[in-house]
Amino acid sequence: MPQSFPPEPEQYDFGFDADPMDGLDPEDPGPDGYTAAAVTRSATDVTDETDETDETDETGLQTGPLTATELLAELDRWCDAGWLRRLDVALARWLSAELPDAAPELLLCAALLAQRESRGHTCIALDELLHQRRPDVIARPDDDAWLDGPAAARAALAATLQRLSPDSADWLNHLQTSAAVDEGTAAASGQAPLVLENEADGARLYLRRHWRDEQSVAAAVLARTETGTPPTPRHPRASGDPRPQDPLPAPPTVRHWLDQLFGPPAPTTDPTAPDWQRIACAMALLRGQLALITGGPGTGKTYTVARLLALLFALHPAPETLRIALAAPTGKAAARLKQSIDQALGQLGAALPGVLDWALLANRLKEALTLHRLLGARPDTRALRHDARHPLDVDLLVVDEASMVHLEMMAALLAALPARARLVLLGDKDQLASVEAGAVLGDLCGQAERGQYDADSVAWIAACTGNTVPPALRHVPGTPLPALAQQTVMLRESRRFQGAIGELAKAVNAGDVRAADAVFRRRDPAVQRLALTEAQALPAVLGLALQGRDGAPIGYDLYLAALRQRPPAGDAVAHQAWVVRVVRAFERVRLLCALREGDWGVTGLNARIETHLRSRGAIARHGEWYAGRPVMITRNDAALGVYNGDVGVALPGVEGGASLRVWLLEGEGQPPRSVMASRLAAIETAFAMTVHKSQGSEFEHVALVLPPHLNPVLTRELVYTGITRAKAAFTLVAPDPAVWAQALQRRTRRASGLPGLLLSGARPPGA
Ligand SMILES: Nc1ncnc2c1ncn2[C@@H]1O[C@H](COP(=O)(O)OP(=O)(O)OP(=O)(O)O)[C@@H](O)[C@H]1O
Repeated sequence: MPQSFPPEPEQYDFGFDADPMDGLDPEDPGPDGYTAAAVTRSATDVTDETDETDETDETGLQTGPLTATELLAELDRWCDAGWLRRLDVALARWLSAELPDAAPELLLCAALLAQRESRGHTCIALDELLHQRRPDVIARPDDDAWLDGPAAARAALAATLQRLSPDSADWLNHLQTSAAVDEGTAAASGQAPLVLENEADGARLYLRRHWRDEQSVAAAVLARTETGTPPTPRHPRASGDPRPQDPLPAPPTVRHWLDQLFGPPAPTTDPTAPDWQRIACAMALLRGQLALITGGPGTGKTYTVARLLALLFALHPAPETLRIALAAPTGKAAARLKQSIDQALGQLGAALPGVLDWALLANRLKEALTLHRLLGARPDTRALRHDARHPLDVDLLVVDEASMVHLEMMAALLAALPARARLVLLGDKDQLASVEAGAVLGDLCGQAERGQYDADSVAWIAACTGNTVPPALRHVPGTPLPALAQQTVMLRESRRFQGAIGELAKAVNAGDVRAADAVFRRRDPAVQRLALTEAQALPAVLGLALQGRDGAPIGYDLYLAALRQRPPAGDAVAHQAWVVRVVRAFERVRLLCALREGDWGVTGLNARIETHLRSRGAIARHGEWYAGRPVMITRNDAALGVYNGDVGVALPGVEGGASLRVWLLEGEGQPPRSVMASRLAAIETAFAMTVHKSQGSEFEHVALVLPPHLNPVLTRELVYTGITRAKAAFTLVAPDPAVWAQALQRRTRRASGLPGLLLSGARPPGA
């Protein structure tokens, strides 16, 4: 048995462009370096042992203890059944080849860990795995299945677990004694592919990369709280430069500015309700290095942050030197952030001329970047230009749509941010977590609803805003204080969704099926459910996509009409205006699917729409491309400047001709950008897209298509995210009401050690 594993080579890197939900290529190197080559090697290395302990019960099922060889064969069967990916089994086989006496318990953990990782979990909890042993275990509605399959998959896992040790201490021992697993202080310096955390709340097994990222996010976040104690520093601090103690402005000054920037409260506002927007600004000042502002759609996160920028600018001793960066996970979200902030500052400048140097503030705001660009992703390497040794040159960084930031990205961002810089994270903690592993914003904002403001914060809020924090949201002295409570403000009132869409989103977020159904029954034109049988639904989706529906006549026909109004070749001005019109018309509506594959998924619906458009003569395909093809980029390409999630439309250039370019809209007032269609390798047609991919985008009309059968991806968060993409109209297509109801009952629970690590930084009672 090797005593240690080789150092983690570069190819083991999980690139930021990796997109596990989209299905990994089995031939690609996996998360921690196991490859198809490793599978082949291990398959030939593992000899066909005769099983001395073979036992069967009266039904012929194997009942004796399982050997490693049998376990691997079982994993292959699960793979053949589609319950595991080949890559998952490859990790187990690679470990078995490297460590021929590896216990089957370890190999099973490894395969399941890889599989769970592809579902966004950063680790597996041993207790939860062993709980799957009971064959009678009834899946809780919020239980994410361990194998990608029906009841038979659950039964197969239970049967396999029954043939392994029943004692969790044995499992722990197998992991702790394996050269493939590092634990405790050895984890920071070791090179084993897996890391075990055995804490009071249970044992968790990680792929090394996720463990490292989780540790560094927790350490960096806690270092940014005034009161938090960083966890045992198994990793160096995010960035070494000293933190300044910015003198706090006097509360009357803060109040003066907040009163100016927010103006008098609207007459409709309840004067006794706290104004969380002002409170968010006041708390961001008080807890300088980290502010978490969370809230549902339209609660005014951007409205608030624009005022926070103005406030910080007004109070800064040398505002002309302030370096402000704006960023978001996708290009579209970044452009939207910049546009909203520019608009808000423009309105403020018009309302408050001369109180601030608005032009200088606008000048300090550079374009909003994707996080990839901000951190300096480069075409030929996964190393980023900015890291702890080459920190970002910023004093204040605002990141929007933070729920989409995955663990690895958050770790990279925090590492590259100078300790003295302020970080403001904006996002909706209830939205779907990132496609990639981690649910960082959800973990950081885990206690947001409860407030837990301590006496200092309550006094500061009162002095700066005149607001009284309700007793229920104050910290009770003598109880532990969550580490990030003073850093977090939740905006609680939606300013955009006062109507049916807002009510539906609220009911869904609460998992209240009856309240959600009541909204549909009201027959508000903004929210409708198409009552269709399974057979009727798919043809109806086509009509819905093209023409919209009664009360919401917004469909792709509008974009097809714009497409037909092509200007004469050579007129550059008219061409640019046409491109913008076509892309904007396309962006008004979107079919959102829960699934990728199949008739009810993205691929099936896109094919259905394309076939129909072709039969109508609306598009003329040349291979996969045609003028008007809407596409979504599915992999970052820094060289081309396109990023995962960007959407554009393929159109001819100004001179016409057959060659197509994909045109992407930039911010307001900027000319569209284009890339040769033939240079884009990772794209997919975008009439329909997954809810996951729609995060950070909004459309006037959203049609959410749920399949007629329950599927593990159908969760409350998915439905909530889909609904809240709709600005004016939402249509639900869910042929089986039971599927809809069950989806609302299921919550996404991502295994993660981050809440525990943050808890370790909580202020103890009495401190
Ligand atoms: N205090 C307020 N007074 C008046 N209008 C407001 C206020 N807060 C927000 N709004 C308006 O409500 C709308 C939604 O605000 P905003 O876009 O800031 O919300 P958000 O939380 O950033 O939304 P999302 O991230 O979902 O797009 C905007 O039109 C904004 O101008």
